Amino acid sequence: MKTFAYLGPEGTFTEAALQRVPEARGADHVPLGSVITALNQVRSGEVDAAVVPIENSVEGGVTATLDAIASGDELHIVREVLVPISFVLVGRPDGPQSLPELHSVATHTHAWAQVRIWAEANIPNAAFVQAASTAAGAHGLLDASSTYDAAVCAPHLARHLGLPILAEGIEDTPDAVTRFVVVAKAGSLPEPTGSDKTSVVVPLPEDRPGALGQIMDQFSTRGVNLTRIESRPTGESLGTYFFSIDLEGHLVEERVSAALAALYRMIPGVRFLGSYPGAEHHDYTIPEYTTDEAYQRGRAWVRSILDR
Ligand SMILES: O=C(O)C(=O)Cc1ccccc1
Repeated sequence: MKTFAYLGPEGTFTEAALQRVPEARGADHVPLGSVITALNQVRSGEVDAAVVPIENSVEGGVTATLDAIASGDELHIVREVLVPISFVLVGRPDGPQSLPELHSVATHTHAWAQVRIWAEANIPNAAFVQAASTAAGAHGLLDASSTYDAAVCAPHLARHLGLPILAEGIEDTPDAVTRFVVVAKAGSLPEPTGSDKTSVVVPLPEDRPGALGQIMDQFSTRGVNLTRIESRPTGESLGTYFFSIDLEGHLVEERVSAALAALYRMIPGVRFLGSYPGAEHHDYTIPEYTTDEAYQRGRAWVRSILDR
């Protein structure tokens, strides 16, 4: 039986993402305490795959995930999953129940970032207590050893744990969506579906004027559309960065493989993070001169000259 790890405990948004993964039906689901532990268990072979959050439509990239897959033994993203996010505020069964009485609220940093405006207006006396996940914060309310007054978590978990709901729909942005990815050991790629994404990590060469422009040119001249680009510090020294990039297309497509091969010639440290089906089926249009047939036509023409 396959084993899928996820950022736990039970009741996280990551677990909700895992429940939407078709390959994980009937598999063993293993809740773990952090994204890094989940990814390392994939690397060591303790689990077959891990589901981790990677990007939020409001807050942007989940840096712990972006950084953990950018280095260390190579991992591949094999699927992405979108989950709509809504939050409730829950209290201790035996604790303060009115908003002005709350002095501390535990949750995941990404959840707090998405309710910040609501919290400022409605619970200005409450300090943020960082929890490893929204569910870890909520479970803690049932534990006598924790001291905070409330937690921000998913509505279904609040109901499941029977915690008093002090406020509902507290997200600052309705319709927020988080993108999760299923990560496995680097291996054979999922088949192309015609609506795929490819992720790469590109270290930015230092002291090379125009380096970012040159990287972008490799994509634009081949009609490759980017869906996300983020810079992250490498952690080595101030001013050294890598770019985390998602693009439309699969490595089996000529324009994608040509762009990545050109990038590799420029920057051998480039890291391939997978080609996988996009969560939203989206028939992207590409310039006619970048189709596989166009590449083959170009090569056949050159060959006809060389073969004369
Ligand atoms: O803490 C959770 O429940 C998670 O799965 C991480 C997270 C937190 C906030 C929004 C989306 C995902």
